[in-house]
Amino acid sequence: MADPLLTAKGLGVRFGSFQAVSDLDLSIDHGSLHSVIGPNGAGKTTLFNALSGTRPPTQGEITFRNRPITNVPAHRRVHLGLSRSFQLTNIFRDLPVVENILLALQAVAGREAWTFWRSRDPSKVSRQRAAELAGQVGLATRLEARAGDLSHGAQRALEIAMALAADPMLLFLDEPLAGMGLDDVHRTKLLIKSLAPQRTVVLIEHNMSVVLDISDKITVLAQGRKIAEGSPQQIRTNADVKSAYLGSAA
Ligand SMILES: Nc1ncnc2c1ncn2[C@@H]1O[C@H](COP(=O)(O)OP(=O)(O)OP(=O)(O)O)[C@@H](O)[C@H]1O
Repeated sequence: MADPLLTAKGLGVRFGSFQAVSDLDLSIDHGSLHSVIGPNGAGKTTLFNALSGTRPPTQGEITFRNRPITNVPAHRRVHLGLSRSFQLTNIFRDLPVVENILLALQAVAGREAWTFWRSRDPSKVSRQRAAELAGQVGLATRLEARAGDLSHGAQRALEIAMALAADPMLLFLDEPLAGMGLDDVHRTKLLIKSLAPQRTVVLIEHNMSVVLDISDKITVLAQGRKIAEGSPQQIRTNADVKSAYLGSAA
């Protein structure tokens, strides 16, 4: 069997005396759609921050493509092939969709690629790429629309296009369905599903029916620890998962 794309071993994140993530082992397979779920405050976002490099872990190790990346900063992880969806705050609401994607392409490309593009008509090459990315997330006909005029769902799709600008092997999506209406949920669900297996996707999401529908594997956290892991079918029937969610509802 191929080595996992990303692993975490004994991962811990502490805020002062509070242990938000404890002794977590995680293994993300190539081309999989792997979801991380858990009640509020379980440590999902903290785990994402550690894996994507925005908050270094206080314990443990992370490898990506068999290379240690535990202390590699977020911007360098992007160049290794890890990307995280931009939050809505990263969208320039007054700019057209295409300009937003161009900025994301520019941010990732850095000097080297701009030199390359300069030699072959930069605006044309990058506009073409931006249009392709917009097409992938269902925004092909909205290229010139002001980003702030898009529906909430379309704005989240734009975020995904901007994250795809880095051409990542592994894409972290943090609650991409939050605040969406039913139609947008359905469209975005299909979009997320279409990203794998060409890319590996790690998803945090509270919409359980979508998670159970599209995931290859699900890891369940509660109080910073992994309490279950398996296929949607295994998670659906897991007694520890049920009691963690019932406990949080209570
Ligand atoms: N910067 C911080 N300083 C102190 N405590 C923090 C910090 N960030 C998160 N926490 C705490 O760590 C715990 C885990 O938070 P985290 O946001 O990772 O949970 P989550 O599973 O993503 O929750 P939700 O589903 O509500 O987004 C929470 O108790 C939270 O209050």
